[in-house]
Order: sequence, then structure tokens, then C-alpha cells
Amino acid sequence: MTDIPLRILLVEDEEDFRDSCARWLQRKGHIVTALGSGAEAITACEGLQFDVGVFDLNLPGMSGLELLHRIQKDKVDIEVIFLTGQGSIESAVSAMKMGASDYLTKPCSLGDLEHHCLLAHERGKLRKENQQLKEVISRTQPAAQLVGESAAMQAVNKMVQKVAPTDKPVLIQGESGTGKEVVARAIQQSSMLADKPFVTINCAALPEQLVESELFGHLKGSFTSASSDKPGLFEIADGGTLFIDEIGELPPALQPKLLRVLEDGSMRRIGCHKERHVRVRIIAATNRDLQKEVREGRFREDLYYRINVLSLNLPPLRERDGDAQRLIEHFLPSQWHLNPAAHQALTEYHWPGNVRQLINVIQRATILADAQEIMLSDLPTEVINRTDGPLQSRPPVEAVSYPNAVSNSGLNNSGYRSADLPTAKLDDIAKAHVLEVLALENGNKARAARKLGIHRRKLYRLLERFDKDRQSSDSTVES
Ligand SMILES: Nc1ncnc2c1ncn2[C@@H]1O[C@H](COP(=O)(O)OP(=O)(O)OP(=O)(O)O)[C@@H](O)[C@H]1O
Repeated sequence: MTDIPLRILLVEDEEDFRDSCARWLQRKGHIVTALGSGAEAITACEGLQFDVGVFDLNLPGMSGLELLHRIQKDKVDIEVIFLTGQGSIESAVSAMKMGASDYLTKPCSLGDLEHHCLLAHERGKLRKENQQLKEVISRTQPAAQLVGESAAMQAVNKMVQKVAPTDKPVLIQGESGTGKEVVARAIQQSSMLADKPFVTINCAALPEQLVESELFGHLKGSFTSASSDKPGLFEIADGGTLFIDEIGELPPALQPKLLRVLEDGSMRRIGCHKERHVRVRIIAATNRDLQKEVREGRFREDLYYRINVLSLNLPPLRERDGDAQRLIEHFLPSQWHLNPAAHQALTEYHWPGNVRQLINVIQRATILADAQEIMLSDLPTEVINRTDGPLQSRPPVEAVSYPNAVSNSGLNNSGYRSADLPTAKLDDIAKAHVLEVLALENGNKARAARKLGIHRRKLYRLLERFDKDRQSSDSTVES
């Protein structure tokens, strides 16, 4: 007796064979509906649910293939096995191409028949799990929505549509926070690989020694902490797209390895001699001047030409006429208002940290503001100062202190009202400080990290976390 009783639909016009198959499968514990024609099978599928269908290929009237076609059209969820005579292997192969799970040549042993039913059921379960996982992944990966209708963004959108259909590498260049990852997702979502994996790695956010193992994987024991075999992101992205963020930070020792994958798809896991082959579309991004990196010997010239087959320059937000306004409308929660002075400050500001900074300024303001109305005083000092006078008059970053430095305006140097401090979470204050320093350094992460007294990689990780927190809070609000 089987532990897993299957619901089997057996369609066979040879009565003796049908009866002996049905009796055998029932004796094995399965629930069998045995019928003699396709028409009866279609009626049965309307009222009952089956796990596996066993169809004779040569049924009178409606053939087995026609039956498969009908149930596929009616979206019946069933795994189908065909029974075929010796001479009709070709039809069985066409049935497999149409989506049948398996075929058996008659005469077959009854043991084989049950074994194939169980296998088909397992395959069906895996297929469903695969579909569910894809669904989960596509729901957790935000759809790439590029807000902005400026001429600059229209040109970017046009370029996205042009480069998307090819399988060539794309290099996206632009300042930090301009939306390079969103553009990479937009390219992938408009490409033929839209339903294939989209895997990302930020070379700057990982310690150097980890970048290699993340990208190429490793074998157990190949270094101290390699406690098990691990596939790299190239293998995980196989058949899909790999987005390599901050490619300018790729350690020199890894650059030839990336070049090899780009040239012929070959790679090796750390500690493994076996060569593997992958087919992955690369989209890379950088906020560095890669040509300068090449000139100064930090980035291989041959790799630069390989990844720069198609390139796309993302303009800074200050060069996108009217987009700051659109982004503010997009990211300001519904029911919230901006008072005119705050609105003016936000639309006049030059956004050195680009869209990321704009989003964070709005988020920070909604934490600080009362009654769903953002006032000028809810904005960071640099945004306020932009409306008052030259940027150079902003206070030096070192003057930012927490928690009680209160100025005449009732704001401390960080722009928080002292009365708000008990309600502002420590994380939010830290986030506001990090973003403020980054903005004051015009988005230059190396300088901002130095000012903050943290390693540059730590800053990258913090910025990624801020983005993730925001995306998860956005999806919570939407759901
Ligand atoms: N045009 C846009 N429309 C909507 N959201 C955007 C747009 N551009 C950027 N964003 C959002 O701004 C944030 C920063 O974008 P993203 O991470 O793509 O920038 P980046 O250029 O890759 O930054 P970095 O160089 O620091 O990695 C993300 O939360 C992203 O969703």
C-alpha cells in the first residue's frame, strides 16, 4: 500500500487492460476513476479533482492528444502520462512537447505504471513549488517604477527600452542615489529575461574577501569559514540577470575572473577545479568615473570595454526639470500636506544625494511633523538653508550633536525639535544624521564615511538598510 494515495483518472478504451490497471492501482491504495473515452474524462474533470491522468494515446473519437489539449484549455490542474503502442513513439514525444509529464509503452508492467504515476505526481509538486517561489520572488521584488517625466528621464526611459531586448552587458553610470538599481530592474523587467532570476550584488558593501565567494561560490573547506558547499551568485542567476552594483569597487584580483565569465561564461567555485558554464546577462553600475579608474590603473581596460557595450548615464536629480516635484508627490504619503515654505524649499533644493536623499528627507519630515502637515522646520538644515542663502553657509557637520543642542528656532543642530526627541526613534535620528552628512558631502560616500568615523563599507550597508526599510514600510502600507 502506498503512503500517498493519488487521485488517478484512467482513460483507456481497452476494457480488460483498463480494469486490470484500475484494480491494481486501487489495491495499491489509490483512488481511481476509470473511463473509456475523452468526452467522459472531460465531464469527470468538471466535477472532480485528480492528481494524475493516465490517457491512452489512441482513444476512439477524441484522441489522447485532443483530450490533453482540452484539459489544458480548461486549465485543469493534472499531471498527464500517456500510454502508447510500440509504433506511436513520435506522437508520445509530441505529447511531451505539449506538456505531458511522461509516457509508457504498452504492454507495460502494472508496477511500472504505479511508479510512473508517483513520479509524475512528484514532478507536478515540484513544478507547483517552483511557480509559487517565482510568484513570491516577483512579489518581493518591487516593480521598477521610474518616477519622472523630465526630458532627461524620457531619454533614460527610451534608452531602457532600447537596451532591454538584447542580451548584451549594460553599464549604468550616475551619482549615488540617482536610481541606478531601479533602472537596472526596469531593463530586466522589459527584457526577455523578465521572468528569470534578477540577482544583485553590491561590491562595495561586502568585505573584499567575501565578494569572490559571493560571486563565484566555494567548496566546503576551501577557506576557514567555508563550512559547506555554496553556489555563487553567477550560478544562482544562471539564465537570468546579475546586477553588479559599484563595479568600480571590484577588487583587482577578481577583475580577470569576471572578464572570463563575460567572455565565455566559464567560472570556477573557490577551491574547485571543475569549470562551470553559466549564461548570465550582466548589468553593472558605478558612481565612479570608470574611464579615470582605467587610466589610473585601478580597473582593467579590457573589462571596461566588455561591460561598457551599452551604457546609460543617469542624470543627477538637479538636472531633471520638474522631477523633484513629481517625486515629492509620489513619496509624500496620501493625506499629508506640505506647507508653502516647505514646498518651496524642497523644490528649490539641489539634492546632492539625489532621489535617495529626497525620499529620506520626506520620511524624516513625516516622523517629525505634527498633524500630517510638513513645515519648513521639519526639514533638515541644508534644505532650509538652500532657500535662505548660499550652501556654504550650512553649519559644519562636526557641529551636529545629539540630543539637546537647541537653537533659537527651537531646533537642535540636526533639525529635530527638542520636544520631538523622545518620540523620534534612535534609529531615525542616526539615519537622519548619516543622510545629512552624505548630503553635505554632495553624495561622496568616501568623504561622508570619513566624517562619520565609519568604514566606507559600513556606510554602504547602512544606506542599503535604509532603502530596504523604506521598501518594506512602503509594501506594508500598500498591503
Ligand atoms: N526615478 C525614480 N523613481 C522612484 N524611485 C526612485 C527613482 N530613482 C531612485 N529611486 C529610489 O531611490 C532610492 C535610491 O535608488 P537606487 O538605489 O536605485 O540608487 P543608486 O543610484 O543605485 O544608488 P547607489 O549608487 O548609492 O547604489 C531607492 O529607494 C529607489 O527606489
